[in-house]
Amino acid sequence: MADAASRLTTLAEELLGGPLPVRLRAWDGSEAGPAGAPVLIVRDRRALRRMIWKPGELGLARAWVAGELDVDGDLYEVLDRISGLLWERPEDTRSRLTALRDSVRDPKLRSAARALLRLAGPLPPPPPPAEEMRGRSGHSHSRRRDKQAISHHYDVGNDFYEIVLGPSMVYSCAYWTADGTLEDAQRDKLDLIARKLNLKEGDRLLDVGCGWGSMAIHAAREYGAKVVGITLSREQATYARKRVADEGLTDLVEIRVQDYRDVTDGPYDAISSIGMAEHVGAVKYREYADTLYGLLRPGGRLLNHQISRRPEPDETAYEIDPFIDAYVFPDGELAPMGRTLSTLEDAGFEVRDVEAIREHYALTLRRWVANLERDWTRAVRLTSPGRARIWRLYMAASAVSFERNRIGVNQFLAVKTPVSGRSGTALRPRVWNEKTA
Ligand SMILES: C[S@@+](CC[C@H](N)C(=O)[O-])C[C@H]1O[C@@H](n2cnc3c(N)ncnc32)[C@H](O)[C@@H]1O
Repeated sequence: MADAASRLTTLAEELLGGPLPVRLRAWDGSEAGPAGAPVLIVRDRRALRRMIWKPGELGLARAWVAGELDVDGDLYEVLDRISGLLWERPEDTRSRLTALRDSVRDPKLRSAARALLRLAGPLPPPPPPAEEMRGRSGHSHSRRRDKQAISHHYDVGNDFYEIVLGPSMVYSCAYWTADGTLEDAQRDKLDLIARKLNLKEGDRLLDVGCGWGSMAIHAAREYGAKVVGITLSREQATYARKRVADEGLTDLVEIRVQDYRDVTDGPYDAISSIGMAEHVGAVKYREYADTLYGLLRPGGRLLNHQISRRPEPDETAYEIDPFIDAYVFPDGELAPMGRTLSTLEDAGFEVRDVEAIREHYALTLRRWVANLERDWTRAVRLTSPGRARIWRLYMAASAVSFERNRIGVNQFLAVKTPVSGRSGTALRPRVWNEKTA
């Protein structure tokens, strides 16, 4: 009988209706598939059971988290090739994989599915790894549910985030103006936002979703702004407060554990929201935009820095990525950039500028992955092997998605322009990019 890798490759090609884009190494050590291609390792037959049970990304992800799947070679390339199957022929690949579970009508596929079940062994699918967040709420985005979801992602420990993000502790796309370090690029991003917001000494800035306090500290230290930073994560707030104290900025910066819907001490001169709107959810976009509008003084500015996705040909068919939803950002949701823009307009804002910086996020993610890989043993000790694997996969896969223009990231500058029409915006705002004295 043929070895496991050859049988698996033949079956996979039959099921997918085309050649496998990677080489396979099976649990018995056998290999098959295109010579020289990066290798996907199936360490354990249980991986097949998971994929039969949950075809597509979630099955693959569960097997990856459990350590049943691995990669030998360039992780980015494997992800690029595998995700190409799901993205470039989504209808075809997804329906074929779903047919696998639903006891296929096509007799040719049915025999392949049966053969795959035989190869997968007699055991039932193992339970999902413990790192998966269950108990779905249908994305209600109630305050309570949002807090749980944020805690799932952010309270894995500040030590772990220090490994991934490095000393800047900024968890959003950096701005690469030169061949500098991640820290330089993060500082440049924070400064770009401060300049877009036209921050001046004494201005009141609200930093919505302040993370570990980096923007709040930058705005206070470099511009003399009086900042309120809010986050839903207690661990972040504790860390941010300590940093603020260490910098001697307690007079200027207040960090709160607070939902953006509960801020009542407006008006503010400016609001920054950096990598936070992704958590808000489509059902709440309008409430989010209205709330921030209400918190600004007339003439006040909002800088909304947000990941976007490509619009779907049929928007009602849009589905949240099941791996990201179950393991990474429960209840997070991406919108096409046009929707963000029109929601800001609907809330009353004048949108003055949109800067698309997609490639910058790929560069940033590649640095985070390298940081994690460099300190892998400690990262595993601080969390769990499963969680460290989730992070490596999610960041590398996201880098590929930014590179391939499946997702993007944009900075929207929106002004609460008063009836006089004076927006306070320079005639040539792009001079932001030429840092002046
Ligand atoms: C990806 S992090 C970005 C942190 C920071 N802005 C940065 O760039 O490093 C998202 C932040 O949004 C916060 N957040 C999410 N939902 C929130 C809500 N409803 N109210 C307040 N903060 C929220 C999280 O607690 C977290 O601090």
